[in-house]
This record gives sequence, C-alpha cells and structure tokens, in this order.
Amino acid sequence: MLIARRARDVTAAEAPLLAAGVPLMATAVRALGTAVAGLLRQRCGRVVGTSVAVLVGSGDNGADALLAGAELARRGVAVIAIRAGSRVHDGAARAAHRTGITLLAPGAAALARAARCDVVLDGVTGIGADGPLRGAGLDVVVGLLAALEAVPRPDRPLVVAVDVPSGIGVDDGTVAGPVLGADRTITMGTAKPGLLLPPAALLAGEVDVVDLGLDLAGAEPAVVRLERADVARLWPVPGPTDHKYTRGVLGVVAGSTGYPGAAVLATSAAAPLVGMVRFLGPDTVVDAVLARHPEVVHGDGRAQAWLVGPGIGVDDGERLAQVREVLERAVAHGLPAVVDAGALEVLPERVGAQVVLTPHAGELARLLGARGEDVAREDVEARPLAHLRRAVALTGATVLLKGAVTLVAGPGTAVHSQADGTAWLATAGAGDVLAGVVGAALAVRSDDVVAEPGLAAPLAAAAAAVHGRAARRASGGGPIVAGDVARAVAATLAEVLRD
Ligand SMILES: NC(=O)C1=CN([C@@H]2O[C@H](COP(=O)(O)OP(=O)(O)OC[C@H]3O[C@@H](n4cnc5c(N)ncnc54)[C@H](OP(=O)(O)O)[C@@H]3O)[C@@H](O)[C@H]2O)[C@@H](O)CC1
Ligand SMILES: [K+]
Repeated sequence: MLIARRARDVTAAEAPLLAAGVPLMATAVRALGTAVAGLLRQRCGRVVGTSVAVLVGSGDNGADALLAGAELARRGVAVIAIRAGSRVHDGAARAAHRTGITLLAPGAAALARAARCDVVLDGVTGIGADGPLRGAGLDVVVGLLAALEAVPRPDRPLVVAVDVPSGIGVDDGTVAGPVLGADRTITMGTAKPGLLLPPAALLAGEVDVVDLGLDLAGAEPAVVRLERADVARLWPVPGPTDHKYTRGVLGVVAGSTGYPGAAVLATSAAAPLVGMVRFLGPDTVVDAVLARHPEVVHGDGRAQAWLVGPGIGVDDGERLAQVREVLERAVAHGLPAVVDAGALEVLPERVGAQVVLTPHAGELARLLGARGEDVAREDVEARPLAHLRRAVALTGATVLLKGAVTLVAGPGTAVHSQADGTAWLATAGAGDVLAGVVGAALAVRSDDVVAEPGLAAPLAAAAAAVHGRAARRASGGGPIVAGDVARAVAATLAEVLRD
C-alpha cells in the first residue's frame, strides 16, 4: 500500500534521524542520481554526454537537486544549474562548483537552454514551501513553461520532480499557481498527499518513494493507494463448498430504452465476478443483456447487493420510480448498494456507509447542489477531496469520485486514491463498467460490509483498481471501447489474485 503523510509528519519523523547524524540528504541525492541516470539511459541510450538542467530553490529541496546534478556531472553528464530562489544551500553550491557546474541567473537564455536538455530536475521547492510559487521560483517555472512551448513535443526534456512538483499543495493536492508537470516524482521517505490527490496528482507523473528509514508509525495516513497485493487481500476466492448464492448475488437496475448499452456493460463487468447477476429493466434492455449474457437472471428477488442507475437519466421518471423502490428496500435491509448516474437523484436523505455513490465531478456538484450547496463542476475539480468529504458528511454514504485519479472515502475511513487506468479509459460507458465492478466487490463481501460498513470504501477502491488495470490490459497502449474493458475484467482479477 502506498501511504501518503503530511509535510509536518515527515519533518517530525526526519528530526530524530538528523539529530543522530543520519545522512538523509545523501540517501535522497543517491536515489535521485540513480533515477535520473536510468531515465537518461532510457531516453538517450547512455548517460555520458547527455544533458540535465537543475532548477535550484533556496532550501534543502534545491540542495537535493543540485547535489544530484553534481553527481551526474561526475558521471559525464553536461549539467546546467539555474537559480530559482533567493539563495543556494552552501554545501550544495560548493559541490556543484567542484564539478565545474556554474549557477546561472534565471534569464531567458538559460531557460531556453534548459528547455533543450534531456532531463530537467525540479528542485525549486519541496515540503518546506508555503503556498503556490512566488518570487524567483515562480519566474523560473513560468519562464521555463514558455520556453518549452518553443520546443517540439518529442524533443522536450523529461521532467523529474524532487520530492514534489514545486508549487503544488503538498498536503491538499491543490494547484493554485503555475507548476512544471513532471514525468516522474522521486519523493523522499514517504508519499505526500499532493502526489495522490488531484489535481496536483495529475502533475506528478510516476511516483517513486525513496526509503529514508523514517519511523512514521505514529503519523496518521493522509491518503492511501491500494497496490496489487492489497486488492488481492480484499477480494475473496471461492472455496470448494461455495455455490452461486454463497458467492454473492448482485441485483442490477440499469439501462433504459435510450441507453440500453449501459446495462449490458455493467452486467458484463459484474457477471464473471459474482455468483449470479439478477437484472431488472425494460423488456428491450433485458433482451440486450440476455443476448450478451444468457447467465443473467431476469426478475426481482433476493440479492446480497444492488447496483442501481447506469443508463438511467435524471429525468427518466418511470425508471427512477423502480430505482427508488429497490434502493429504499436495500437501505431498509442494510444491504450494500451502488448508486450511479440518474439514481443519485433519488438517493434517500441519509444512508449508511454500505451505500456507495459513484459520481463524476459534475454529478457530485449536482448532488451537493441538491443539498443546498452552491457548487459547480469546476469547484469539484479544483478541490475534489474537500467536496467528496462534504458529500460524505451530508449523505452518510461512501463516495467514489471517479476521474483520472479516483478518490474514495466513507464516514471516518481513510481516503483512497486509485490511478490504475490509462488516459484511453476516457470513453463512453467506462463508468458503467466501473459501477458493475464496484457492485460485484460489494456483493461478494456483503456479509462483511453489513457487519462493518466502513469496509465499503476499501472495496470500492479495490474495484476501481481492478477497473483501471482492466483498461490498461485491454488498451495495451492504444484505443479501447468500454466493452473491451468489461471483457478484460475477469482476466485482470485472475492476474491480481495469481501474482
Ligand atoms: N532535512 C533533510 O535532511 C532532508 C530534506 N529533504 C529535502 O528537503 C526538502 C525540504 O527542505 P526545506 O525544509 O529546506 O524546504 P524547501 O521545500 O526546500 O523550500 C524552502 C525554501 O523555499 C522558499 N520558498 C518557500 N515557499 C516558497 C514559495 N511558495 N515559492 C517559492 N519559494 C518558496 C523559501 O526560501 P526563500 O523564499 O526564503 O528564498 C524557503 O526557505 C524536502 O522537500 C526534500 O526535498 C529530503 O532530501 C530528506 C532529507
Ligand atoms: K520540487
């Protein structure tokens, strides 16, 4: 599990080690040097003779970056260093000087040179920053972003962020000013919340954590990300005495004459994962579902969890009446349920954490608006976690806010952040597939969720992980439709459970 801790917790954990003389910075610098050398080898096929530009801020973040630059210079890399603060760490400046690196003033000429290097190392600010970039750091980032515009995309340098992309909200993931988006972030000691929370997380690229041996046991995890083994631990494997009913029945109310495909996608994703899917919908939709999945059972009856809403519009009164009836019944029995798309319109005033809402940013804004909050989609996109938390507080539900980075939290649970997919997953119907996987995750552990409703949040995060991995598997780096993702779900789960 990837665990993010707040800046103050990291600083507190560093203090005793620094007092004991443990050379944390040397470890950070070594890891940076190795990572950058690896990227240079990938990009240029060699390290010697490549070029790196280092943006050097005033604090230890700048020192990390400059010392890594000195190490790379010793390995034959042509390094330029650009001042991005009011001062430079003494020891790092001396080490740079010894390797022949001169510190350049942040003018247009230096930034144009940086824009043509193989790698840029962003050491403007780290966890010691207060607020968005200002002063020399801001000028350097704005200037470099402009200089990069003049370079054809394939020739632009790879950007490596030291600890965090400078200027992000380290603890809250906000982006309140210019930030140089990174291809990779080498983060020290532990992940930081801003590396996992959008919108900042979208600027961090791949995140590698450098082990500094910090004792963070006492620090409350701010955000967590499930990895393969965590998903495997959460997902039950049937035993020899299991049958379709003990494995879990998922009831699905989905699809409409306007959107029959959503029902097909949701049931296709769920069917292989559960003992049985039972389906309620208009006849034409039932026909479409059964044509694809003859194993789906048509008609009302007992289920261990319900999924309501995919392919049902917010003004489809007839379908929403059925959703309302099924949802109220599920809530009255304390059963887990997934509430998606139009069904969010008929969510009871208060529900328990066993009910998982799956809005995108626009739907979350609408949900909050219906509860008296003045919120636009852009507000949710700028501060997704804050709005997700508000929705949890107002409804009592577990909320999965889907996006390139999907966030999940319930009342009192950890915040989960999953980013397992691919940009190709931004395609019609992907949300219907996700809803199917979340429904399945709740159905197969229904008894556990009824006993411990807080379990719905990690299970929904696990479902998001399976969905994202299925998209990656189906895509192989190229375009996909949602049906490809649904078809890849079963093999993806097998892979998750096997490894
Ligand atoms: N301690 C260790 O051994 C280890 C530390 N580690 C590393 O240290 C980093 C933390 O270093 P830190 O505490 O020196 O703070 P840091 O983030 O470099 O910036 C502070 C300076 O930046 C400035 N500044 C502030 N706000 C700003 C803004 N909004 N916009 C622009 N500038 C701003 C301000 O300078 P001023 O404005 O006064 O010139 C301030 O003094 C951490 O992220 C990690 O990389 C790791 O290697 C592990 C071992
Ligand atoms: K940085």
